[in-house]
Order: sequence, then structure tokens, then C-alpha cells
Amino acid sequence: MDAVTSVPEPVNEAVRGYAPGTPERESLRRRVAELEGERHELTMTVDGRRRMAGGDRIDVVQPHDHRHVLGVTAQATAEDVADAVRAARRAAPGWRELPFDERAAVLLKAADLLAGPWRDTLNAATILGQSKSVQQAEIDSACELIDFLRFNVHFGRRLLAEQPASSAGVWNRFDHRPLDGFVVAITPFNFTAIAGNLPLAPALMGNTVVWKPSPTQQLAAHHTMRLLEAAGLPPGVVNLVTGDGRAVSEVALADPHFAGLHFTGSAATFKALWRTMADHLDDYRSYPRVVGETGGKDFVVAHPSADPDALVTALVRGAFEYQGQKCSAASRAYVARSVWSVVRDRLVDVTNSLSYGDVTNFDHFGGAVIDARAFAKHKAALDAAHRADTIEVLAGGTCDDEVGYFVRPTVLLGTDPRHEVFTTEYFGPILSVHVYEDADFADVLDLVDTSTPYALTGAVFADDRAAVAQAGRALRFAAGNFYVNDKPTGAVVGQQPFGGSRGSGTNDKAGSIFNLQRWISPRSIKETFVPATDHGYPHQG
Ligand SMILES: NC(=O)c1ccc[n+]([C@@H]2O[C@H](COP(=O)([O-])OP(=O)(O)OC[C@H]3O[C@@H](n4cnc5c(N)ncnc54)[C@H](O)[C@@H]3O)[C@@H](O)[C@H]2O)c1
Ligand SMILES: N[C@@H](CCC=O)C(=O)O
Repeated sequence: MDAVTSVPEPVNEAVRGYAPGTPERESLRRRVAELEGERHELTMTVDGRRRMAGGDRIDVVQPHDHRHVLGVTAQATAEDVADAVRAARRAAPGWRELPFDERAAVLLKAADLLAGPWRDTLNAATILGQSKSVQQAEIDSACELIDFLRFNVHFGRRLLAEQPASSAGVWNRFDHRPLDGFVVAITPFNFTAIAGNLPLAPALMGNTVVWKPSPTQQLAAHHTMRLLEAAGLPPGVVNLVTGDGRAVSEVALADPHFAGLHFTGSAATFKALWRTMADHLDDYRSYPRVVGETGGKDFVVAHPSADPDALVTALVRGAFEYQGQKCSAASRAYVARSVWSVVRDRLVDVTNSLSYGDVTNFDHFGGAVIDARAFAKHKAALDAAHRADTIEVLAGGTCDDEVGYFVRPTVLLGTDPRHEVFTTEYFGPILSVHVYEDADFADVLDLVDTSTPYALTGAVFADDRAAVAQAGRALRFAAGNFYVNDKPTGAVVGQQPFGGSRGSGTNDKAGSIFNLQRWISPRSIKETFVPATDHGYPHQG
């Protein structure tokens, strides 16, 4: 079809509440019980065909009940990854030659399926496999993924409308080609939406993809793949490979046709992947596009004029929702002494009241941390905090992995703001608080800006406009997502485009036109209607 179409105007998916007694709660509860009772074969999907990877088997468990195995997956071997690369390359010509509207329709259909009959499945898989509360699953695996799908179609269409100027007798055009090769998407455990978006944003723009999700997100990734099939994604466009990713580094990142990496995860992994790519630079046909969103040590600064109630709520939600396992989680707070004297007891009481448990019981605020490795890291951090002279454990500080990987929400009060509890990303429910003298606001802003390698999210709480402006200036490069009187988590697609710089990533803003732009390689076409027939110029007389 040659018509210039318009795409549906996207609107953010409404978040459902799942309050007691509602039909939506009952429906979700039933689906959780069904998935919990099954033992899933969590296969690869290569060229539309499902098969178990050839390497060692990996049990996928419920983090809040780690003896409960949800399914089994396996390490992809080098041959498995090579197959996925071949499938992506085979599918590329057909997929990129499909008009944008046809590709977009697959994503829009996936969004509608997810908003409707697939919602419970993706939410249930995320609750069970990643230990998210209902609220945290709903804002992620339902709403954010739906938003990514719908908004990206809208942004993709806007990108295609971007065309050069033409002078008299000439027509200039952009051919918005996909990249000249395949894209690798490597995704983190903590967001089902990010795991879905990373392969699909390049795919929308005509690329084919090898997708390597995290083994601890494999249940939801498995159902995401089934959703895409139900939406009509052709075989080979997105090829899911399982396991820890080492074979992907060795094979896909070494392939001459590798054209782009879409990564979200820790800074350490991203740097390792970048080094691998650098080692293979001479092998590639094109310079690969590298988009990587990584970790954070996200801050909250409370000015003496901060509203104490709003501050406590933001700290609790920002630090302890999803057990602090958001790249955006508040993990360091700097509070003016006059405000601290008001909020301290309330913060401790609310923190102590939070219930973490088996998230299949919808009454809990949170669940467990993702796995034994995360648990061990948090336990070591808590043990060290208990021993440190400059730290007082005000709330939490305990953990227990008997049934699930549970770490109590913890508030640490630290007098040394350069201690590692203020600089290291633990990625768990640990909030470090430093109290500063009211007169030292400017100094504390400088400390916030300079004391960590990261620059992902941050918030200032102040009712004094001059203080808000001062913080905005001083922290301009300290966060890619900056909040005024709000928690530093919970960015919404289309409203707060997300990403950070410095050690936090390439800041390509997932779910925005800036991100989609990375997945095209425009060709400029100049057509001259009446070409010159004389090589001379007027100055020659
Ligand atoms: N900035 C953001 O938008 C954002 C969003 C979510 C999570 N994160 C960050 O992600 C991290 C948590 O996620 P995680 O624990 O899954 O991160 P991770 O770095 O451990 O793993 C990320 C992905 O990389 C894979 N991987 C690891 N080593 C690999 C290798 N050598 N070769 C190929 N693949 C490899 C993993 O299997 C996983 O799929 C935190 O640091 C968090 O801040 C950032
Ligand atoms: N976009 C999410 C964070 C994603 C990282 O884990 C937020 O804004 O809270």
C-alpha cells in the first residue's frame, strides 16, 4: 500500500489496581496458580522453532520460594548462537522489505493482546519468576511494555517523516535503512518491559535480532516470545537464545555482520561487552551501534524547605519497591538536619512496617531479591555496615535465605558520605542516609555530583524555588532523569524518557525517538530531474 498513513496516537496504558474483591485480582490469581503449577520447558526460539539449548541445564525458580522450580532452561552453546545469527541474517531481507506499517502492525497487535488476554500471563510470569508484587508487575510487564510498543510505533513514524530539503529541480530523500547486519539485544532480569523492548525497538526499524534475556527473567521472556508469535512476528526476526550470554559474546559479537548492541544491565557487563567489541573491530563490516543503559547510585537530596511527608513516601517507595532492584532506586539520601529531626522516626517506622514475603500472596509490599548471588552480595554489604564505625543501622539490616532470598528493607545512617554505602550500587533494598547541616546545601550538591561514577536518576525535595533551581544547575550532569519533589523511580514511557550518562550508560533514552534513531542508517538520495549537460561554470566567462 502506497498511502501515507498515520499511526494511532499513543496513550499510556492505565495501571490496574487489583484491589481485594475485584475481578481483575481473581483473574490474575488464577493465572498465577496455573503457571505456578506447571514446569515449563524454557527453550530457545530460533527461526520460529523452539528447541532446548545444548549446554548445561539451569533451573528457573521462584526467588521468594527457591525450592519451587518453575521451569528449566539451558546454556546456549556456540553452535546454538551461530544458528540464531544465521536465522537473523536469513530473515533480514524479508523483514526490512516489509513496509513500516506492516512491521508496526505486529507490535500494535502485540500491545493490544498484552493489554487484553495476555496481561495476566505476563504479569503472573513476572510475579513468579522475578518476585514482583502485583503493582510492580503491572507497571512493568503490562503497562510499560504496552507503552513501549505503542509509543515506539508513533516515534518510528515520526522518524520516517524526517526528510531533507530539496532545491529547484532536485528531489532529496532519506531512505531510512535498518543497520547493515543483525542486532544483539542483551537484557536484564529486573524489567520484563525492558527485556521486550530491547529486541523490538530495532526490529520495528527493520532489523533482525538475536535476543539473550537473563536466565532469571526466562519465564517472562518465554511468554513474551509466545506473545510476539501470537501477534504475527515472522520467524527469524527475533531469535531468543538462553543462558548466561558467554556464547553470545564469543560468537555473535565476533561475527562480521554484527551491526549493533542493545544492552541493559550492569556497568561491569557493559564494559566487558564493549571490550569484546573493541577486540573484534577489524572483523566487522560496519562500526556497530552501541546502546547500553547500565547501573546507578541514585540520590535524593532534601533541602531544609522539603515537605517531610512527601520525602518519607518518596524514600520508602523509591528505595524499597521491588526490593530496590531498579536501576533508578533511591540508594543514597542527603537530608538537611532540620528535616531529618522530623522524618527520622517516621522513616524508620514505615520501613520496619513493610512486609516482604511470598508475592503470590498479593498483600505483601515486596518479595525476595533475585537469586543467591544477589543475596550474598547484600548480606556482605549488611555485615560490613554493622561492623563500620561510621554507620548506624537504623532499620532492617537482616536477611534470611532459608525459604526465599529475603533481605529486609534497610536504612543506614552514615557520617562519612564517601563510604562505599554511598558510592556502590548494591541493587537491593539498602538506603544510605547522610545528614548535612542546613547551611551546607551547596556543598552537599557538589558531593552528590562528584562522589559516584554514575549519573542515572536523582531527586531534589524543596519548597523553596531558588533551592530547586540551584539543585537543577548543580546536578545538571548528575542524572539523566531528574525529579523535583518526586521519587527517582517510575519513569513512564513518553513522559519521562529514560536513561543516564557517565557510568550509567549511553543515555539513548529507551522508548523515545532518540533510541529508535540508533537502529537506522539513513541513505541520502538525490534525484536531479533535468541534469546539467555542460561542464563549464559562469566565472569562466
Ligand atoms: N539504566 C537502565 O535503564 C537499567 C535498567 C535495568 C537494569 N539496569 C541495571 O542492570 C543491572 C541489573 O541487571 P542484571 O543483574 O541482569 O545485570 P547483568 O549485567 O548481570 O546482566 C545483564 C545481561 O547481560 C548478560 N550477560 C552477563 N555477562 C555476559 C557476557 N559476558 N556476555 C553476554 N551477556 C552477558 C546477562 O545474562 C543478562 O542477560 C543493574 O546494574 C541495573 O542498574 C539498568
Ligand atoms: N524505568 C524504570 C527503571 C528501570 C531500571 O531498572 C524506572 O524509572 O523506575
